[in-house]
Amino acid sequence: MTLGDLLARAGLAGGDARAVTGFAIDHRKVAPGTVFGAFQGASVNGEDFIAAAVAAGAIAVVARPEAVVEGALHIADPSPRRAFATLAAGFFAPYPATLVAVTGTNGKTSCVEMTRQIWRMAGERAASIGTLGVTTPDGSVSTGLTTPDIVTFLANMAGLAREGVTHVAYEASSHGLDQFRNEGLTLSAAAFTNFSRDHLDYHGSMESYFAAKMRLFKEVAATGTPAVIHDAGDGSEWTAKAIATAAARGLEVLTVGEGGSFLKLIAREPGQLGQVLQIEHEGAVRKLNLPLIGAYQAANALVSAGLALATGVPASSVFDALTRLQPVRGRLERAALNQAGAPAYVDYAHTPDALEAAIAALRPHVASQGRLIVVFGAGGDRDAGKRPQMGEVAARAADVAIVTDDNPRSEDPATIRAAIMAGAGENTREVAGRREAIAAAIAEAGSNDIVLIAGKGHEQGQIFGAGETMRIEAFDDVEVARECAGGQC
Ligand SMILES: CC(=O)N[C@H]1[C@@H](OP(=O)(O)OP(=O)(O)OC[C@H]2O[C@@H](n3ccc(=O)[nH]c3=O)[C@H](O)[C@@H]2O)O[C@H](CO)[C@@H](O)[C@@H]1O[C@H](C)C(=O)N[C@@H](C)C(=O)N[C@H](CCC(=O)O)C(=O)O
Ligand SMILES: Nc1ncnc2c1ncn2[C@@H]1O[C@H](COP(=O)(O)OP(=O)(O)OP(=O)(O)O)[C@@H](O)[C@H]1O
Ligand SMILES: N[C@H](CCC[C@H](N)C(=O)O)C(=O)O
Ligand SMILES: [Mg+2]
Repeated sequence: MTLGDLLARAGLAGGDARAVTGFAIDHRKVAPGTVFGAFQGASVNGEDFIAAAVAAGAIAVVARPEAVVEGALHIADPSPRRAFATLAAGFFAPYPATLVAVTGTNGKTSCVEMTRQIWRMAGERAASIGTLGVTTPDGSVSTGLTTPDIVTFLANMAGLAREGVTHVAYEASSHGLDQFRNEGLTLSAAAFTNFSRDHLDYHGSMESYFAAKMRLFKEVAATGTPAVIHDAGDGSEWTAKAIATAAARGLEVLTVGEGGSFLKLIAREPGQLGQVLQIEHEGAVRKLNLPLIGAYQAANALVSAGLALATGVPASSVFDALTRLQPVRGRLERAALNQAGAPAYVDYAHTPDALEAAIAALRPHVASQGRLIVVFGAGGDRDAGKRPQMGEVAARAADVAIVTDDNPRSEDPATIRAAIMAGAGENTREVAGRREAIAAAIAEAGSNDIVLIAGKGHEQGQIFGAGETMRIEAFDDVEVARECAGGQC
């Protein structure tokens, strides 16, 4: 493809006949023939690398009008990330025909994974992209971010299409939406799970965090696209706003959940290893056994069912698939039984709302004499305001809470723990070191108790330091829980 063709596709003038060989947002990845995107970032200004990118062979640079570009075509745009995404989307095409995106504070990974499973059970070649990496019919590869950078994202999508994948569900994180990391594709459906506190270090306020999420409905999805929205029937103002935003954009609003009308959750009865759901769809009530516990997993299953229905999977296949869903890695994963017979669950709850949902999911499984013991921390270099709120949730909803470390990054772990303790209660104590904390919880759990190890889910390492001094120590909550339960901690 020539630079001229590319520009013409994006509706821009210019008849440059040089061949475009690739796209890069990092000057260190520029090769001759590359289009370079120079963006102002959180830590450095990409415009400072324009000269180096041109020296490395960039033939065009997408940058703000005020940026200085010499020796290559300056594609000037006040929103360079958006302009770059549009051009790159034209370059990497074609993509899988059926693409859906999921946003929301919690549940994105679960929903893209469940949607992938439902499609696969319906006979489609399906994949998902998100926190767990790129999961295809043949395996899984990590990208390190929930929503990869735009070049990785589009290249992955195009690669999946070449492998014959026709259906992809991807997570649209608020950072990703804000930075135009997933643009330029035609969505078959979009979904919104829920909205609560997280990432205010980046977005500043709940309103701007929500606005970033709403870019999915307002800008990424085209008019007429189905929008599956979870409505817990709890009168949430954010759910109402999401519905109003989708409707105002002319999307086809499909609500699911207790307050939903497309898929209405009529009843939910927790069982030992799953739950029985009664779901109303098109006037008929279906009763089915979902082999996953917790209201939150039922909510995610309904969003996923909504996405599958919206993308043409017959209702009978969708409801049958729900009864055969496999657990999502690190989400209420039953990791071990201690010597007294108490189970330890690993969950990725790392926000106040998620912690509350994970504890609520396990509560029906705690014997009347028993206690729910939760171990958790909060990530360093992330929204500090959520720390006391997580302390408050654990103190209120759990019987015993142990505050420990979760990816301290550049911060002092003791300071993070103290911030959580500031919101905590008398049932809460601090144990430095995640292994020590898990060991303490598992040693303490009696036969009627349940241990919840929250915050890291599928993660395989504990992150210390940042930048040059960053190191990742191997750490897997599931493995550590098993070791401790086996008396090898
Ligand atoms: C705050 C944030 O989102 N940062 C991400 C963002 O960085 P940025 O645009 O601010 O980049 P920057 O480092 O300031 O650099 C600016 C520009 O100069 C370029 N550059 C930089 C250095 C250089 O030598 N040459 C060069 O060309 C960079 O490629 C970039 O385009 O874009 C980078 C490239 O895509 C990401 O790697 C980086 O993720 C950082 C590592 C990160 O930790 N992100 C987390 C917070 C994140 O994005 N999380 C979300 C949400 C998770 C959730 O849902 O809970 C996710 O989607 O994973
Ligand atoms: N629908 C939901 N409602 C409330 N809490 C939920 C819901 N779904 C998941 N959670 C909680 O959030 C945790 C993370 O779930 P999941 O990984 O699916 O979310 P995510 O949105 O992908 O998170 P991230 O922003 O880190 O990518 C779960 O382990 C659970 O504790
Ligand atoms: N995508 C989330 C993951 C948080 C997981 C938790 N273990 C932490 O490190 O805070 C984030 O980057 O905020
Ligand atoms: Mg995720």
